[in-house]
Amino acid sequence: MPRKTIPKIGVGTYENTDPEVCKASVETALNLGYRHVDTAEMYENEAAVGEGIAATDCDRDDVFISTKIHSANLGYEDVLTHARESCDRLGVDVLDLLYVHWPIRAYDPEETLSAFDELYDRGLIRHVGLSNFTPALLETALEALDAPLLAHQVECHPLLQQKELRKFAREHGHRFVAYSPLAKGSVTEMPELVDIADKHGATPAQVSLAWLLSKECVVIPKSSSESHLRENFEARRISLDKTDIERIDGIDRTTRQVDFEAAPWS
Ligand SMILES: NC(=O)C1=CN([C@@H]2O[C@H](COP(=O)(O)OP(=O)(O)OC[C@H]3O[C@@H](n4cnc5c(N)ncnc54)[C@H](OP(=O)(O)O)[C@@H]3O)[C@@H](O)[C@H]2O)C=CC1
Repeated sequence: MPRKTIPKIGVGTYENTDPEVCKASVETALNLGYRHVDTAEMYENEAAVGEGIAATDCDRDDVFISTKIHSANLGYEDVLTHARESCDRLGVDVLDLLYVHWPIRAYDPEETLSAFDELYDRGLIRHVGLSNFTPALLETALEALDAPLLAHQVECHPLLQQKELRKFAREHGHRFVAYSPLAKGSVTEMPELVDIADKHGATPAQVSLAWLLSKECVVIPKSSSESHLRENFEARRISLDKTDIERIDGIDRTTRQVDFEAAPWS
């Protein structure tokens, strides 16, 4: 099974529940040049994502499709069944990247990850991903998993910098995928980012993405607006200087968009 490189900018689709809006956003993103789409069983939009991809002229092999198994469906047989169902909804034979969405509820490292290994060995998934893991849970998962880990996806932006998990990814050789990379839009109001954006003739959203890209993160901003999709994709052209990066590194306020405190293992 040929492996693929994960494109460094993808389009997120969380809360894109209106099928027409979701389909249009994926189609627009691909027409703008994005080649990575992030969805999940839980978002209930995999069919619309598949339709958005099918509406373009893109070759299936050129699009990197990531989805996630819901935490309620992480028993061995459930993983196999739900991965197949995701393929069917997306209209594809193979998933490029399948994540464990969250290591709670039915998650059991041996059972869940042996099912991921089975999918990998059978060629139903090209790559394995984990999402919302702590360093301790990552350690256990890496012991249980035979397939290589491609990526860990977790919330990350200038207000939640995730230094420990980024270092862990570097040291273990997997990609770090930053979700909510715009802190759900709130980075647009951060004075430091507004200032740096003015200096570069850019927008604060672009500065947030450029800062994450400078840290070797993959970013998956969500947007349903063509102008935001274009703006976010253009962030790859912005080169922040050392002073800008150090200024953002030094931001010591912390705001989480996703409440980890609610998770039983935190
Ligand atoms: N693994 C996990 O547990 C999770 C994964 N994710 C993934 O990460 C993706 C991104 O995270 P998400 O939580 O959606 O949040 P983001 O940080 O991507 O922010 C999305 C919000 O920002 C707005 N926005 C987008 N671009 C701009 C811009 N250039 N300027 C101003 N506002 C903008 C969007 O509005 P508009 O549409 O109007 O542009 C939307 O309201 C998700 O869609 C999902 O795929 C997210 C959460 C959890």
